[in-house]
Amino acid sequence: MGAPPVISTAGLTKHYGNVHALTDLTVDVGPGVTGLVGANGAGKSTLIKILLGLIEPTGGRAQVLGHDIDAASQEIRRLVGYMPEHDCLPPDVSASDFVVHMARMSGLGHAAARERAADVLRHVGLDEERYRPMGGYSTGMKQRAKLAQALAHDPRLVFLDEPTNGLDPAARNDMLRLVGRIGSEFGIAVLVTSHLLGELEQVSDHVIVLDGGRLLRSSATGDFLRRTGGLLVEVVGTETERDRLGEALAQRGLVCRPRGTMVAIDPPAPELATEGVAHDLIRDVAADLGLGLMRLEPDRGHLEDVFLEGGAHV
Ligand SMILES: Nc1ncnc2c1ncn2[C@@H]1O[C@H](COP(=O)(O)OP(=O)(O)OP(=O)(O)O)[C@@H](O)[C@H]1O
Repeated sequence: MGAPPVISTAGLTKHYGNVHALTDLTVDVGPGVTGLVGANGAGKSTLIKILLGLIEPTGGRAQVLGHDIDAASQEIRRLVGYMPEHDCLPPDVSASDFVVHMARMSGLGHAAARERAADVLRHVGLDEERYRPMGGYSTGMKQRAKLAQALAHDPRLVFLDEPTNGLDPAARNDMLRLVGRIGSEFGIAVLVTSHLLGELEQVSDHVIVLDGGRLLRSSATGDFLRRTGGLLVEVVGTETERDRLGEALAQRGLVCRPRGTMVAIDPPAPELATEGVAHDLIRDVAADLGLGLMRLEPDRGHLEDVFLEGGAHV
């Protein structure tokens, strides 16, 4: 991984009575943006709360920014910002007053806290609304206010627990872009969770997948999205046109199956695998059928595939 880990766990385990929320988790998190993904109940929030010293593990060890969690939780909270999953905003207070308060709690003087609050609220995209009580905010505005308070004390690392929860697709994309900027422009390491496996693909440098409290896989995002050697083709029209193309390509020796509006083609046999040969064949077949090509591109793996493959690649 190169740089020293931002977070490092060894055999980390948490049981709530009979519920095994985390089991023997050994993983390193580096700088940049790391996605922590898994279904609801996979153990994501439990891991974050242990790392913040909010709950104690049943077993194992962990370090955050080089500090042991059991010996230095105060120091860790000074260096780390936390955006909790659930609503934690006082409804009668404005985002501006709230973030100033959080900045003051971290030790900044009044003027510095106001300046810092104005900066982070601008970065998260809360403008005039920041002077209104947060009880009247939309979900998207509340998520931005929660994010701003996590950044108020200029942390080196932030934990963002389900920042896209409850957002519509456009607001979700805005939030994901913001998460990416925190990692790249502000240079703050980010651990961001989602129960939607695919959504962090675009913004994460690295992805950790938890399943039932166990580590399923921890890899650079590029490894999840590697090219499979196959191709994806889409033509103008409906399923009828898609299936006509698939059948014609199958007659020419390609192994095809429908995937949504597209035809997915397995990695071609050796005689068609030479650079460009399969592409030319697909273009010719589409032209012979009078079908307009909309898309012809390499097929890539997806985060979801890790559940089909199973097994840990750590
Ligand atoms: N305080 C608690 N007492 C008992 N069980 C708990 C407690 N907190 C969490 N759990 C259980 O531990 C498991 C992991 O929960 P956790 O909240 O860490 O998962 P998660 O991946 O963050 O999911 P979600 O996104 O739904 O919060 C779940 O089965 C949950 O019901």
